[in-house]
Amino acid sequence: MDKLLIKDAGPLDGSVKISGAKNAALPILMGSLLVDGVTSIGNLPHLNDVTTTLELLGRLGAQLTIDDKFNVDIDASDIHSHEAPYDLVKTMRASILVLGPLIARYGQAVVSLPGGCAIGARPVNLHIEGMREMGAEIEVEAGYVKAKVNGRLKGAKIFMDTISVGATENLIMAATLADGVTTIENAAREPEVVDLVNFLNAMGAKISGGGTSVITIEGVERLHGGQHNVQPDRIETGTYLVAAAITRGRVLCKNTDPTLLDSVLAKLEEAGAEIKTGDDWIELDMKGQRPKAVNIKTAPYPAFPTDMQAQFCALNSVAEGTGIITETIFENRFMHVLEMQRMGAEIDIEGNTAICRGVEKLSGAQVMATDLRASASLVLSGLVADGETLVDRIYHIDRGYETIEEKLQNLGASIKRVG
Ligand SMILES: CC(=O)N[C@H]1[C@@H](OP(=O)(O)OP(=O)(O)OC[C@H]2O[C@@H](n3ccc(=O)[nH]c3=O)[C@H](O)[C@@H]2O)O[C@H](CO)[C@@H](O)[C@@H]1O
Ligand SMILES: C=C(OP(=O)(O)O)C(=O)O
Repeated sequence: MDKLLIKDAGPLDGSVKISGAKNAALPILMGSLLVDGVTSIGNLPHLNDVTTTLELLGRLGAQLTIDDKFNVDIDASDIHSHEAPYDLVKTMRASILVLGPLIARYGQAVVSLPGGCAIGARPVNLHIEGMREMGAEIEVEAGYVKAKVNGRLKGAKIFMDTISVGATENLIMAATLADGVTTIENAAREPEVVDLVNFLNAMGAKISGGGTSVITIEGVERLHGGQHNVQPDRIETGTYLVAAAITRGRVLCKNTDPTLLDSVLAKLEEAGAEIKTGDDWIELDMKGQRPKAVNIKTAPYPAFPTDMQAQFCALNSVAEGTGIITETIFENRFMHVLEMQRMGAEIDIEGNTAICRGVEKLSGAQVMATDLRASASLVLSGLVADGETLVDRIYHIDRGYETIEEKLQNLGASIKRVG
């Protein structure tokens, strides 16, 4: 199994091209199932989750054409299966997002329950309840969600008692082809929801309110083909900015969108970074200074993203002072802390809070990645640890970071993939 071997090579310095967002690409690819025609998608990140999604679409019967720049054309007019099987779904929780498109367009869907994962339970009750309100008959049986509807789904007024990115996306997709108007209240406002809405509207959907907590979808009879480029990955961007900050270096992130990272940039400035932005770039310069510890509380967008929490744990672990990190989205998202403690980090966990007392230096160790962002935080820790850090189980990191070792090497890091 591949591992990443990392040594401290001093401050990072250089530029990095940010990839398309995994969390926008996945719902958009699933959304292509709604389209009556050819969907062309550009700026797709080359990631295991994207490959798994393409495999899922292929198994359902979609015709895929992929060019050498990883632009993908999808023709879902000849779907012959409506089942997302466990062997694919278990590797990628976003697979549940086929439910909305399949039931809306084909009136039936059988989707394996995604199950929990290292970060928490990850239930899908909001997805199921919302679709039931739109008239779907849904049973959960033997680990599968089995859904059907006679004719079209019906527009409904849906209130979500918890803000969920995935449920908002699934229900938007289901409502796109429904008969009548659907409103989703307490909807997620994440930029990835907005990218999905922009994609669907470009294909003829009638959706308003994307990026606000009330989304209105006027159902249409069909979507037509078209082209869409996936938005830049704000979490990948944030991770490279933390890599610059933790190594006291300077990094220019290109092909990104600073407007998606307000909460993260504010915290990096509080940590002492100088930040400059342009339309599609962000430059962070620490000017050789040690970062200052920051307090963080994760919450739905526009607040601080849970997907950046582990990286800021790494930053706080070598910062000046004490930073308190509160995780409010997932109940078990501190697995990286246990591994960082093995590298000499002084972090105590109390319930959903991690109290990080910055140390001067971490020490390299063999550590185990438990989930995607935990892996990223261990790589960041390795960049500032004495000796060698060997991060095991990096298949997690390959779910979300395109060629991470090449990108970091280009910034001057000492990192290589070993068998
Ligand atoms: C592929 C993708 O986009 N993944 C992101 C998405 O995951 P995902 O869409 O799975 O996360 P949700 O926004 O749904 O989860 C938020 C909270 O809602 C709860 N919940 C969710 C659904 C449900 O039916 N019932 C329920 O109680 C979850 O347990 C969690 O506590 O948003 C998360 C929160 O920003 C991010 O960390 C993930 O990177
Ligand atoms: C938790 C994440 O992804 P997923 O929802 O795909 O597990 C993530 O991107 O950090």
